[in-house]
Parts: sequence; C-alpha cells; structure tokens
Amino acid sequence: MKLVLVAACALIDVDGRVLIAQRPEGKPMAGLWEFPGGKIEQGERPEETLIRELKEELGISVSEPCLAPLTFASHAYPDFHLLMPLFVCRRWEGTVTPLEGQKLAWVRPNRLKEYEMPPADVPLVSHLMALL
Ligand SMILES: Nc1nc2c([nH]c(=O)n2[C@@H]2O[C@H](COP(=O)(O)OP(=O)(O)OP(=O)(O)O)[C@@H](O)[C@H]2O)c(=O)[nH]1
Repeated sequence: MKLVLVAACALIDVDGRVLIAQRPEGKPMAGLWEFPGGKIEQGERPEETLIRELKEELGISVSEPCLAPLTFASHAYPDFHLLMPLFVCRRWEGTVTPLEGQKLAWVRPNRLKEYEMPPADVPLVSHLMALL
C-alpha cells in the first residue's frame, strides 16, 4: 500500500470560523469540502508544504510559528493510505482568495458536519470543535 503524506491546515478567523475549500471538478473526490493543503514533496517539511500551498491556493503568507499542530488523520483509501497532519493557523498576511477556482466557505465548527468531507477528514472535525 502506498503511503501518501499530505499537510493540511485549518485557518481560523477572529470569529472562530474555519476555512474549507471545495475540491474542483475533474479531481478525485470532486465536490467534497477539505482543508487547504497538499502533498508533501520530496525533501519538504510539512510546515514548508503548507506555507507553499497556502500561498499557491489562497494567496496568503503564513509564517512557520503561526502553524500549530492539532491532530492527524490516518486513513486507508482503497488505493493509498493517507497520513495527514492537521495544523491550525490564526494569523496570516494578505486576503484569502480562491486562486485555483475553488469554492471557499468560512464555517463554524459545529456546522462543519453540514459539508460533505473526505472520509479521512470526518474524525478531525470533533478535534476542531473541542479546540474552538
Ligand atoms: N488538501 C487536503 N487533501 C485531503 C484532505 N482530505 C483528504 O482525504 N485529502 C486527500 O489528500 C490528497 C491531497 O493531495 P492534493 O490536494 O495535493 O492532491 P490532488 O488530488 O489535488 O492531486 P494533485 O496535486 O496530484 O493534482 C488527495 O488525495 C485528497 O483527496 C484535506 O482535508 N485536505
């Protein structure tokens, strides 16, 4: 089984809402809502992945001390095993902008269950509810 490492980040705004993004058409699991992030590339640390992905996907600058580890997902998909650390971030520079045509939503943690997420993400929601 292939192990896929992905770094994900829950951005949290001043009202305690969490940012989720909808996977665009044409990608696996299109239409599901997920945390911004992406695959950890060779030689990258998860924090570096997130700083890169948050810039590419959302146009924001995040500094490493603002990324706090919260929990992780370990989930067996049919074709790979996903290991995904989830960080939280409350401070960034710039305006969150959907640079890859994705839909974005700022959601209170107790309403995250109304958004269909990949199966790996479902157990993460209760951690966010406990935090916020
Ligand atoms: N970013 C992100 N990926 C997630 C989450 N949950 C989850 O199962 N994943 C899975 O982790 C992988 C993320 O990699 P990605 O976003 O870089 O991958 P992708 O499908 O866009 O592929 P590509 O980058 O090769 O085009 C995908 O298989 C995605 O379905 C999540 O909350 N955030």
